[in-house]
Amino acid sequence: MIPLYHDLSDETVLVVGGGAVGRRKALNFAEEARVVVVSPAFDDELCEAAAAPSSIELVRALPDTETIPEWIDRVSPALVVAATDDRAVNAAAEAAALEAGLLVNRTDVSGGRDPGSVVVPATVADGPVRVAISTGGRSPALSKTLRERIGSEIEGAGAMAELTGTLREELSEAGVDPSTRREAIRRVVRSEGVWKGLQKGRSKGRNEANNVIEEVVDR
Ligand SMILES: C[C@@]1(CC(=O)O)C2=NC(=C\c3[nH]c(c(CCC(=O)O)c3CC(=O)O)Cc3[nH]c(c(CC(=O)O)c3CCC(=O)O)/C=C3\N/C(=C\2)[C@@H](CCC(=O)O)[C@]3(C)CC(=O)O)/[C@H]1CCC(=O)O
Ligand SMILES: NC(=O)c1ccc[n+]([C@@H]2O[C@H](COP(=O)([O-])OP(=O)(O)OC[C@H]3O[C@@H](n4cnc5c(N)ncnc54)[C@H](O)[C@@H]3O)[C@@H](O)[C@H]2O)c1
Repeated sequence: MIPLYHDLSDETVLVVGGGAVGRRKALNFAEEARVVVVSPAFDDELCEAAAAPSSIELVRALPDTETIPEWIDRVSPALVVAATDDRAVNAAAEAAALEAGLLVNRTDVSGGRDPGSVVVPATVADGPVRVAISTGGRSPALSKTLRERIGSEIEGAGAMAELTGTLREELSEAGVDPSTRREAIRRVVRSEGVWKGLQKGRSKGRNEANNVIEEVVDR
């Protein structure tokens, strides 16, 4: 499996099954996409999330292996999440999604996936920096623990990404040649002084970065 970051804004995700796992997936995808959850019963926390202004819509129904394709037709999702506790229904949702050429996430299997199926990784973000972890389906609990550890590791990386994004544009506009620019940016992201400066605020980080850049770029 190759990790990719997928833009789901303006797309719909259909979650079949509204238990604890369906809720976790719905909340995750609702950060970006419209989410429709179809289930005969819903987790309380999911009901609360859908009652507040959100992009989650709950539909109380009991699709079976025969009617799953109709739900896919009606909702027109980009991704189908099979999250019921009924293996046959999950398998039917997977088959119907693949038949329709859509992405599918089976939550009740870890290996032996069909082409087109996707795994949802554990993710942790700091601003625009986002780390995704998968164990290839072998140990979701390990993914979760690693995510918690990596969270403290990437603290401040969002501010560093914003700063170096700006510096890259400025150096480019100033006509600094690409190899010098690359060297300058590499030194900034490796500089302890810049990381420490950013902890105190953007302008402190910026000042430290300017010192590092002066060593490389003649401005
Ligand atoms: C990362 C995370 C993302 C998310 O779901 O949001 C995620 N599972 C999380 C937690 C978690 N899941 C499970 C436990 C209990 C402990 C354990 O069994 O390990 C815990 C831990 C907990 O709850 O504390 C049980 C479990 N999970 C799957 C099965 C089926 C099977 O293995 O056959 C079973 C057994 C069910 C049973 O026995 O009945 C399957 C999948 N779960 C995946 C993702 C995909 C593989 C990711 C990878 O490659 O590592 C995959 C393959 C499919 C998918 O769902 O995409 C999320 C952490 C979110 C966070 O960061 O907090
Ligand atoms: N991927 C993961 O991280 C993970 C973690 C734990 C469990 N699981 C797997 O995911 C499945 C769901 O776990 P859970 O804890 O959410 O279970 P759960 O029992 O809390 O929820 C299952 C939900 O599916 C609904 N449902 C049942 N039949 C349905 C149908 N025909 N159509 C639509 N909805 C239907 C139920 O009403 C319920 O809301 C489990 O069977 C397990 O294999 C996956």
